[in-house]
Formats: sequence, C-alpha cells, structure tokens
Amino acid sequence: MKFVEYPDREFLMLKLADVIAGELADFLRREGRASLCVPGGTTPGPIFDTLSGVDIDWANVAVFLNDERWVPEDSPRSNTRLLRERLLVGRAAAAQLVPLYAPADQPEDRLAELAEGIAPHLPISVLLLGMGADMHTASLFPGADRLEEALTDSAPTLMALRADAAGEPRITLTAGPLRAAMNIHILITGAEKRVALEKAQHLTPAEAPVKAILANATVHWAE
Ligand SMILES: O=C1O[C@H](COP(=O)(O)O)[C@@H](O)[C@H](O)[C@H]1O
Repeated sequence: MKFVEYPDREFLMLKLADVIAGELADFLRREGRASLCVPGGTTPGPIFDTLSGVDIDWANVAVFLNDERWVPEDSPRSNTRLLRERLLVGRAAAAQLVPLYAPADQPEDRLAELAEGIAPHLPISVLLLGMGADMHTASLFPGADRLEEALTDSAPTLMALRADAAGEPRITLTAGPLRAAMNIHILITGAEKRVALEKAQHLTPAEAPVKAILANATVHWAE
C-alpha cells in the first residue's frame, strides 16, 4: 500500500482527478478504450466535478460504480444518481454508463444481466474506491451475509449482499475484480477514516473488508 497525504481536501480532489485523467488517457492512447470504476457515497463528488470537464476521449470510456444501493435512481441514496449529476455531465457525458441497477424488487433478479454488462470492461483500467469509517469498501461490509464468499477469488464479479449497517440491499463488485484492477486508488478524508485505515492494516479482510484491496492500492487522504 502507498499512502499519500495532501494539505487539504480541495487539493486532494484536484490532484487525484488529474492522476485519474492521466491514467485513462494512457489507456486510451494504448488500447483505444478504458474503463473507470468509481464509488458512490458522500466523498467523491468534487473529483467527479473536475473529471467531468477533462478533455479525453470519453466516448471510449466505460464508467461503472463499485457498488449500488438497491433503490431507484430518483432516490437521494442512489449512487447512479450521483454519477449522472456529477460525473456524466460536460465532456464526460459522452462516456458509456454501464448500469449497476435496474428496476426490480431484489438485486438477485437482475444480477446476471448486470454482470453481463460489466464483463467486457474487465479488467478495470482505473479503480477509485471509497471507504466507510467501519472499514467497508464498495458494499463489502463487515458482518454482511455473504462477505466471506465475496472476498474469495472464485466469487462471481457481482454479488448481492445485505448488512445491517448498509441500510438497503446492495449490489457490489466482489474482491476479485477490484483487486485485479490495473490502477487502484482509495479516497478517504477526515481523522476518523485515517484511524480506521490504520486499524484495518492489522485486521483480516473479514473484519476489515478494505484490507482485501489494500496491497496494490494508493490511499489518498486529507484532513
Ligand atoms: O455506502 C457507500 O459507502 C462508501 C463510503 O461512502 P462515504 O459516504 O463514506 O464516502 C462508498 O464508497 C460506497 O460506494 C457507498 O455505496
């Protein structure tokens, strides 16, 4: 794991957006296409604001979430809604959104078709993850019903998980495809998450799911 500390959040968001844009541009130059997998939640909005204006060949970038809360897109809890409002605007509106949600009562009803949509875009070119203060990343929550399976390399790309701390049912990329990403960045802010990250390094992935992805990741932090 590499740890990068920034003087403040604004600087972090600008610099990390720049790093991600550079990595995507490299993939586009070399391979003609790239995939970008991003978190929802409260932290990444400012990075999305900057990235959305970057001048790269967005039409050849597939964008998808790390995980989704099983709520319709008009819910304020929808991660897809955040993507549509903050990332897929401006120049980045040309990117291809690969959905992680489709209307249905339960995520299991849509899992196969959503996984089929993601498959052509693996391995992920650039992965940005968030982390909760409880050390969950994507929707790999400590105590989730199928966490143990989701942490194995033989797990399917996408799984539906449920955890008390998660609120609604979740759909999430599992540890295998996250670990296999070509560039891995984890974005965290605030003292509480820094303490959680330090703690995670001494725990097992079952106790601290972010640990499953830490080895090859660069963690970006500002107070
Ligand atoms: O529920 C979620 O939480 C994590 C962390 O979110 P934050 O609000 O603490 O930044 C996020 O990475 C994940 O995508 C989201 O579904």
